[in-house]
Amino acid sequence: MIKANHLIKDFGRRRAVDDVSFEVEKGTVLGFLGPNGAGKTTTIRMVAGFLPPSAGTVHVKGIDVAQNPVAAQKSIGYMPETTPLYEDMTVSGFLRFLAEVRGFNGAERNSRVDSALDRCFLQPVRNQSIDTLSKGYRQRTCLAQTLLHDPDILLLDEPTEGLDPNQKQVVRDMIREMASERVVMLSTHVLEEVEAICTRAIIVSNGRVVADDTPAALKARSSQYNAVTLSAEGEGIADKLGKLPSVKEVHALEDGKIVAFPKAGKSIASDVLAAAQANKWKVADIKVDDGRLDEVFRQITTTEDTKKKEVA
Ligand SMILES: Nc1ncnc2c1ncn2[C@@H]1O[C@H](COP(=O)(O)OP(=O)(O)OP(=O)(O)O)[C@@H](O)[C@H]1O
Repeated sequence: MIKANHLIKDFGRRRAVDDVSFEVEKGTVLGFLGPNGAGKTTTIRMVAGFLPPSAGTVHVKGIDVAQNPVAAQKSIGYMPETTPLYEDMTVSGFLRFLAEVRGFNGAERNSRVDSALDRCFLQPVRNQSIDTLSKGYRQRTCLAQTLLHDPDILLLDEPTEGLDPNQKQVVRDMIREMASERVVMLSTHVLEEVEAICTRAIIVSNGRVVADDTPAALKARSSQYNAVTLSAEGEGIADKLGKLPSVKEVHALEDGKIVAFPKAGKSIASDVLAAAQANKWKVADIKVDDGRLDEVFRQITTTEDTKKKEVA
């Protein structure tokens, strides 16, 4: 549905997006993540047809977005980082207005507005003036306007930015629900969001793609991946675990727990359990770590080859 091919965007001498390529298919929730200034918004704006690339192309459902933005935008719902809202309009009045701008009138317009209000749980505030809405409802109004033409592709720039944890959850549930029949591409630097809703994550740093994988596979790159934390009573637990062939090192924590880290590519849970049984340790708790995205993110985005770059 989306095919970005060697996208480049220069602002003067600053290369904001540097040879970015990716393809996304239906049913994907793609998290586009990276540190501040990495090029997320710039890339999303190029995909949305609101910013022409300096080089490279984006095709949406086979349509070249830069060549034919109006046709491409029929399939795109775009929620920018800050959506301009008409403060003195009511929520439903605002959505009716935008539906008309998109060419829907009469009963068709009303049913599209109603459906967007339903899907974004906005019915309770439909007659409320936008300037009196809480941040969460404002955000949902922004999301609702992307749905009016029932697009196959949703491009959401930091959709949960500034929301409280409950509102974040509501918006994430909505995104998950909308994703099944669409492509959702969302930019974020909230890693828990990626874990919560994304089926795929592209990490960008200084305009370049530095990782493209599922969140689980990215987490598996963490040094914590498959580490085993053990609460147990027994003699010389740390020493004995340290001697297991699959174990790289063992750390004793202040609270008495012991963490065993695997050698690269090893899974050590069964070895640790076997050692516990053989040595008759009394195990109160055992936990296998599935890795930490924040560690992987830091590792990937702070390597030498992602340092700032100027256009030659
Ligand atoms: N219109 C512009 N003119 C000049 N430079 C720009 C413009 N828009 C973006 N940039 C620069 O391009 C780079 C990428 O910006 P972009 O907003 O795409 O990053 P981002 O990953 O979305 O960052 P953030 O997480 O802070 O929103 C930054 O260095 C930014 O200053």
